[in-house]
Formats: sequence, structure tokens, C-alpha cells
Amino acid sequence: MGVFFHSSDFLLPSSTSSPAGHPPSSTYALVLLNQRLPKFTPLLWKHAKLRLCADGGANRVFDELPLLFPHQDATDIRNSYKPDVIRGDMDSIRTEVLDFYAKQGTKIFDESEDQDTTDLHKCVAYILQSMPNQEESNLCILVAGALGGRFDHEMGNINVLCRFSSTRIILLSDDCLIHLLPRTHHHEIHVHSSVEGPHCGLIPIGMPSGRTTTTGLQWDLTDSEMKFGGLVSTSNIVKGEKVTVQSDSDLLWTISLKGNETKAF
Ligand SMILES: Nc1ncnc2c1ncn2[C@@H]1O[C@H](COP(=O)(O)OP(=O)(O)OP(=O)(O)O)[C@@H](O)[C@H]1O
Ligand SMILES: Cc1ncc(C[n+]2csc(CCO)c2C)c(N)n1
Repeated sequence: MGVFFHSSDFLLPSSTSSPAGHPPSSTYALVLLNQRLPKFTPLLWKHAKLRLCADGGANRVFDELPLLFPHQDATDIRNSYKPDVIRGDMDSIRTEVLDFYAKQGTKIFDESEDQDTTDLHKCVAYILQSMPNQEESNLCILVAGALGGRFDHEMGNINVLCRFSSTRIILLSDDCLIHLLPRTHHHEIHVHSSVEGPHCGLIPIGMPSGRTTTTGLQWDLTDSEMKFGGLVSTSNIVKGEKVTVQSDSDLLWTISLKGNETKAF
């Protein structure tokens, strides 16, 4: 069985060449959702080759990106952070925002006739159509603003991981990231302790997982069963730079992101 390598290189200030033993770096596409933008959005933007807003995500880019640069002129920031595509059912984007980006040359796709798939789903489908050689390019889709807020939206976003299980998709908030570990591969996760960890979790999705084995965690699993109503691995801790996971079923991997801890006094 092949090994998938995972590394949150996109959270590091500049893309460094991949260390020995790690895969070549990914080609990133960024999807911005209609949720408070993470503080590191400008970094993700810089790493991405293609930037899309899911419907009301365009309002967030328009309203919130300038706030991340308080000493710069808001219009200058809006002019330099122009999404390539806005796609969705267009019930949340404001008219002034749509007009602003349409004038800037952003491609707008109104998919209001489809009320069965989410705006994130529509954006991921667009990326896969427009980057057909994604396997060679090692495509990785970063989704900003995917967690926190409405629970139905969060579950819809997680369902997109399952619907596009052969595509690397990472859901992000200020506090954590989530991605799928498909059962078709063994997984080696490189942990950048300057930006992520130590809290992490491994969660079966859709069905119980019969056997999971890990290394590199404080509470490692050894051929363990996980299921809702039984054991799921939450509040686990990464011990070092490398975690390995093998399982007979798809799992969600989640790890905390640093820089947003609030201390209780
Ligand atoms: N509170 C949230 N938490 C997580 N993801 C969100 C949240 N709000 C929006 N999203 C994501 O952003 C996308 C675009 O949001 P938008 O508000 O435009 O969606 P929508 O289809 O109008 O939602 P709804 O009609 O259910 O309110 C959604 O498809 C979803 O993926
Ligand atoms: C069983 C079922 N539940 C909910 C919806 C509603 N829905 C799901 S995705 C979507 C688009 C949101 O932009 C909407 C309205 C549906 N169609 N079918």
C-alpha cells in the first residue's frame, strides 16, 4: 500500500524546498467561504495559484481583508486581492461586491438553479474542471473559513471532503485544520510545531473503523476500533515531528493551529 505524505507547508511564511524524504510541494487552490477569514488568509492567498470565493465569501474578502492591513488603504488592498472566480447560488453576495469584482475581471458563475449542492461543492467541482492534470500537479485545495459558526455548514463542508475523497482538500479556521486520510493509503503527517499542534484528533467518518494503528501520538492506537458511541480519538497530543496512521477506513485528521490561544484568567 502506498504512503501519502501530509505537510502544512502553506502555513509557513515562505515556501521552502521540500526536505529530503518529503514529496514535492503542492499546487494550491484557495476557496474563501462566508465565515470570518482566518488571520493567515494573506499567506494562503500568496501560496495559491487559483483563488475562488464561494458566494458570500466574496463579502468577506471585500470587508475583512482590508482589516488585516490596518495601516494600508482599503481600496489598495481590495485591488490587490482580486479573486479569480466567484461561484455559488449568489444569495449571499452583496450587489456592490459583485459589481466591484465583476469590473475587476473576476469570473462570476451564478449557479442558483442548483439547490442540492453547497457553494463549496460548486467551487471544488470548478477547480477540478479547470485544473484537469491535478494528479501531476499534486493539487491541494485550501478552504478558509470552513469551521466554527453554523453546524450544518460545518458538516456540509466535511461532507465535501467525503464526496471528493480522492482530492486533497484541507478545511481551515484560525483554530484548527481538518483533512481526510483515505483508507486506500498509509499516512505520514509532518508536523510543523512552530505553527500547529500539539492537540489533535482522529475521527472515523461515515462508519465505524475496525482497525487503526498510529505512531507519534501521546495516546497511540494499536489495531483499535473507533466509532461514535464508542472510542473516537479526541484531545490527543502529537509527540514529535512525525505521525503515522494506517486504518481500514477513512478517518478525519484534525490538528490545532497556533497563535490564537486564549488564556483563561
Ligand atoms: N457559519 C459557517 N460555518 C462554516 N461554513 C460556512 C458558514 N457560513 C457559510 N459557510 C460556507 O460558505 C459557503 C458560502 O456561504 P453562503 O452564506 O454564501 O452560503 P448559502 O448557500 O447562502 O448558505 P445558506 O443559504 O444555508 O445560509 C457555504 O456553502 C459554506 O460552505
Ligand atoms: C435533502 C435536502 N436538504 C437540504 C437541501 C437544501 N440545500 C442543500 S445545498 C443547498 C444550496 C446552498 O447554497 C441547499 C439550499 C436540499 N436541496 N436537499
